[in-house]
Amino acid sequence: MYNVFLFADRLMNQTMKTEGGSDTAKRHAGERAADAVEDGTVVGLGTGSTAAYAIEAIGQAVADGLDVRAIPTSFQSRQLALEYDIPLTTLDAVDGVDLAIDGADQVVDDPESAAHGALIKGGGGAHAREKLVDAAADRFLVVADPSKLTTDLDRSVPLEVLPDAHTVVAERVRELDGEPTLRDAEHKDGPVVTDNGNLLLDCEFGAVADPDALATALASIPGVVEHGLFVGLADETYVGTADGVDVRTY
Ligand SMILES: O=C(CO)[C@H](O)[C@H](O)COP(=O)(O)O
Repeated sequence: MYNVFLFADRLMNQTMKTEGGSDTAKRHAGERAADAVEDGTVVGLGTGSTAAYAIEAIGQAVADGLDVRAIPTSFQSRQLALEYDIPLTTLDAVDGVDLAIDGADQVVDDPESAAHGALIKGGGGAHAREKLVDAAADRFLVVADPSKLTTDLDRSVPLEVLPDAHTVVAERVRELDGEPTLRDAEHKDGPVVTDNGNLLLDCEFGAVADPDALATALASIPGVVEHGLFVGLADETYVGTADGVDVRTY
């Protein structure tokens, strides 16, 4: 019972950090994604309030006998997995990742667009480890509520940067016509420090016309550990609704 209250408290804190989006829709997406986890597999556990619903459902399946090994993508998802007694492993201890389930801040939902299925992630500052695990997975399943769907990626793009590099990276972002802001912590003086000990620059580019080109440009800046553009990585998006789930396949 204690664990259930702890989960609810954590989830509420996560949810308060998100802009909009219905909890029912998120729960539907997360629970349906958890149904895709097969016995005897390795699963990547994403970060955020929507992925947390998937972790909760996987935990319930584990309690009912499901045999999985999970790779968390953040301190938060590791803590949730521990609370639910989900067996954990690491990327270097497995032959591969069968399935990764992760949330997103924006998902391009336009079959006519070359960027259909491209994502912005990193609202929770976990995108470096998320990309590592999501990209390693045979199948990467995004969980989202309808507020995340967009025709253009126009939210700020998070960059995880080495602490010493934040001013020089910020200058290079300005040269790409972006406006970088060092992400400040809410409950500590100074900046957010990631799970990897780095800093975050949230970079406004307006509507990103060519996510692939911007991803390449950002990845080439020395000092950038990882950017939050996930292009060509997602295999499916489960969009939770009030009544169920709509599936996009790429
Ligand atoms: O990328 C992420 C964390 O780095 C999250 O997956 C993203 O921010 C979505 O979170 P939520 O499901 O809480 O809206």
